[in-house]
Parts: sequence; C-alpha cells; structure tokens
Amino acid sequence: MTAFTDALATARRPLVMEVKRQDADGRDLTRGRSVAEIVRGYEEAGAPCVSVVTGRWFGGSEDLLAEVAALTRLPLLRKDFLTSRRQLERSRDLGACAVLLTAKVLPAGSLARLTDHALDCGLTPFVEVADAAEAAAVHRGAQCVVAVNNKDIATRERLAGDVDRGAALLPDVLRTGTRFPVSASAIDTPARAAGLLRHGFSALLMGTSLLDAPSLPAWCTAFDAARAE
Ligand SMILES: O=P(O)(O)OC[C@@H](O)[C@@H](O)c1c[nH]c2ccccc12
Repeated sequence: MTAFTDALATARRPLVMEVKRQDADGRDLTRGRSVAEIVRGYEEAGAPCVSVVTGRWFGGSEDLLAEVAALTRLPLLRKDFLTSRRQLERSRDLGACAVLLTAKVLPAGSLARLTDHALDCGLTPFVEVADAAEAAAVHRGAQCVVAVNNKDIATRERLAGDVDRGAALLPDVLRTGTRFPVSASAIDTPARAAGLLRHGFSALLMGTSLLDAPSLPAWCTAFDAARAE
C-alpha cells in the first residue's frame, strides 16, 4: 500500500477529484476560480486523492502540479502522457505520489519498465487501459491502480466517451490482479457514478463534471443519496 492506495481504500467517497484547467476542446473548466479554491473545494468534499492534469492539451503544466502540491497534503496523481523514467522522477520531485501510465501509448516492454521504475521510486502506477489487450499488458497489476479510460485518447478525448463500454472491461481489469479497479473519464451524473461503484469499481476518477457542477457539496449529497438507494 502507498499513501495513494491507502487513501482510496479508506475513502468515504472514493472519488479521485481532478484539477484540469480546460477540456480537450479548450473550454475553460475553472470558471474564474483559482487553483487554491478548487483544491479547497475538493478537500471539503472529502477527496481521498487529487489528480492534476499537467498535459498541454488540457492547459496543464508542471507548475500546476507544484502549485497543487504546495496547497494540499492529499496524495496527488500526475495525469499526463509520461513516457520516460526521468519524467517519473521529476513527477515525484514535484510532489506526485502516483503517475499515469497509458497502455495505449506505451509498448508492453516500456509499460513494464516504467511500472518497475515507478514502484522503485515509491510512486503508485496508475495504469490506464482502453481494451482487453491493454489490460493483458499490465505488469505487476497487484501493485497498480488499473483504470479503464471511458474516453478514447485516439480522438484526443474529444468525443463523449462510453462508460458502459468501460464497465464491460471490469473482468479484464480484475484479471490484472489489481485491488483498485477504477473507472475514469466521462462520468457525468451522481447516479452514473454510484452505478459504477455498485458494478464493482472501487473508485472513480472525475474531472469535468465535478468542475462543471454548480455546487460540489450538492453534487456530493446527490451522489451519497444515489449510493444509498
Ligand atoms: O474530465 P473527465 O471526463 O472526468 O476525465 C478526467 C480524466 O480522465 C482526463 O482528464 C484524462 C484522461 N486521460 C488523460 C490523459 C492525460 C491527461 C488527462 C486525462
């Protein structure tokens, strides 16, 4: 267990809440809020962990990760298309405790080497898969968080995403040996989020719909109610 998986395992609301400046179409998601205000809102909502998108597609940067790390003690996931050992070390130095490894962009050998290196650095590999073949390539799954990406990065995540397609991959995700199967991206409503947990995911990663919510506390109340149904 690491700080990241510990926090997920004990969370009252197992939602990795994401700091993302804009969506893939360039639409501003901050609505004028500062990063500090967004992070405070996530802390108040009981986020066990925070994801920070550093990728340029989404208006991110390494500075954003450093800024969030200075604002909170919550375990941080760096979300970006990381491809080298140096980037993993840099992520750790900037304050991340988990790193995204995207099966679609990494040949199986690289995925395995980066998984090993992340674990050697004390980082939790957060491995994202989009189909059964990618799930089969996960290395040391028992020590990874394995997430199904409900959106298609081949289209730069511009399309709506298909949460049901992702949910159908849960058996493949569990076959990796992970104790933390996660559904990531395109989760729109509290009812949908509750349904994915009921389906068997242990946590969810959410950005856009939490950032778009007129009131995060109200969103969380609706989520709690949907889980209790
Ligand atoms: O905003 P959404 O639809 O809840 O999705 C969050 C997250 O999964 C998304 O930001 C993401 C998916 N894959 C990525 C790769 C890099 C950076 C970010 C991402």
